[in-house]
Amino acid sequence: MRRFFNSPHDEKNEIGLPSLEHGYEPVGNHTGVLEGTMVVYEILQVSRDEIRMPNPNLPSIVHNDRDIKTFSDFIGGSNIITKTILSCLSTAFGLSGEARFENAHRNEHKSNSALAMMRYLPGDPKSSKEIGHQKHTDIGSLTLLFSEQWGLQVLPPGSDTWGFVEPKKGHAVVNVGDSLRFASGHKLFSCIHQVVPIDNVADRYSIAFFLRPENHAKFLDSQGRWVRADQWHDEKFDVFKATHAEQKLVNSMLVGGMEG
Ligand SMILES: O=C(O)CCC(=O)C(=O)O
Ligand SMILES: [Fe+2]
Repeated sequence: MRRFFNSPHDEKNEIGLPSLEHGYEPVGNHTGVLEGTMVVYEILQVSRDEIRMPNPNLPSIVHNDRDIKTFSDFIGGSNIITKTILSCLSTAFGLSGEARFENAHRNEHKSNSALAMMRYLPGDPKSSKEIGHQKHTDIGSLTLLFSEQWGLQVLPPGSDTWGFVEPKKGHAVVNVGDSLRFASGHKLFSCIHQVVPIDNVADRYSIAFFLRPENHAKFLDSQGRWVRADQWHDEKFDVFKATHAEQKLVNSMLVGGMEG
């Protein structure tokens, strides 16, 4: 990751962002935590569908057998872990057959599932206008999140106080996202979270695997509409990119209909 992010901009940006869940995005593409700010993270995403291609479209700096195997193994392993969790949840919900959550996440069906590698630039929350990762819920079903550094905060349901999530070696954070909330008939809660700068010296690195449903899966969203999984994904990405003023109008979408 360090090797990639420390490379020159043009090399990182060689393929740009061919789709919302695959490619490179430089700092400043999304709205930040404070009013009028933009986030200061850059992100390399590798889509689960793309990495299965014989010659995946990747920037040359990571287009080699070793890096492709690392991405592929990580995505494959994370896919198994998140689908195993889904299967346990289906059993806990007493679901059977097609209604089981994992059955809307079949491997051979196209989805927006992706690996995301993020680097946050350091920033002082008191003086910097460009900090963190705005409050949101994740789009997909489950997120497997790894970071060895502080910065992630969650807003527990019904609470107005943010709490830090302690980074623990050998542990991952698992977030429920909007798609699983909707698929569970809104019984599971999407986790409202954000990232704030902790110190103004070190870069912060995090890695996420976003398990998202098959593109054709349908569910009742927070506004009572029947939406396809890929439609919810694309619409919510537009919200991530909106300005704070615009976001107020669509705030409920940003947090998947959860209050906060
Ligand atoms: O960097 C993190 O710890 C969280 C990132 C995140 O919430 C996201 O990419 O959806
Ligand atoms: Fe997130």
